[in-house]
Amino acid sequence: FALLKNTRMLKAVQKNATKGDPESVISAIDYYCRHKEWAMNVGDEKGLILDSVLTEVNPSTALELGTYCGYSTVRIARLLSPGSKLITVEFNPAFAAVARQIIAYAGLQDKVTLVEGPSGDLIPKMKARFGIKSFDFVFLDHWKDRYVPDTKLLEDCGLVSEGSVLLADNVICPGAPEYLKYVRNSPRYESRYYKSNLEYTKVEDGLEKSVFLG
Ligand SMILES: O=C(NC/C=C/[C@H]1O[C@@H](n2cnc3c(NCCO)ncnc32)[C@H](O)[C@@H]1O)c1cc(-c2ccc(F)cc2)cc(O)c1O
Ligand SMILES: [Mg+2]
Repeated sequence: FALLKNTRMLKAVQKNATKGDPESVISAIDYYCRHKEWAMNVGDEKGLILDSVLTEVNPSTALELGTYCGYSTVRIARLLSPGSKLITVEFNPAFAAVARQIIAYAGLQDKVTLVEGPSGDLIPKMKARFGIKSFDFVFLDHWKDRYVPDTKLLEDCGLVSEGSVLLADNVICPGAPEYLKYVRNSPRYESRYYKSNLEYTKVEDGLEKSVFLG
């Protein structure tokens, strides 16, 4: 059952990583998931693409949809400039509890706000609750059939503005075909596919980077 796996993953982090060292937390999770139990983290290979897009965007406000165990949360938060913030959304309280501990073990809790609940309910509350004007960067990694509705919701709530970057995981495997159609056919996005592999495997997967044109 996924929760027990996440708990074992947390134990592997506490055993093998150095407290306050995000790189060691990332390596410990990648090692565990590659050699012990596969888990749906963005992983080390697609993680390098995530790192490079993040470094290019250098967001002051970032959003992640689908925290899971916090692996990509740590990858994103470790690269944020001082004073920048990441809000990550997770609706499974048990997964959220494990993620909080992994984020704290990496020493990144001051840069991350983990909000528990469904993205569809929380996105409309972002401005009021967190004083967000708009997100410079959004990482989509939750249920794949929610990528399009949540992107439309972000647009309708004015949470993306000219230059905002959306980066979507798994556009090939498990796949997000409707999302690819949406961002690639819309005149409001400039989209690009980064070919890679499904985490810890040789199966093709990739990330789609879409810049909102306003
Ligand atoms: O399914 C995948 N990811 C889903 C993530 C779900 C996490 O996000 C949380 N979540 C979901 N929807 C929402 C939501 N809003 C929407 C609902 O209201 N609001 C808040 N939180 C949400 C869940 O609680 C989980 O923590 C995946 C699969 C493979 C895969 C590939 C190949 C295989 F063979 C098997 C699996 C590889 C990957 O990289 C993958 O990301
Ligand atoms: Mg994923």
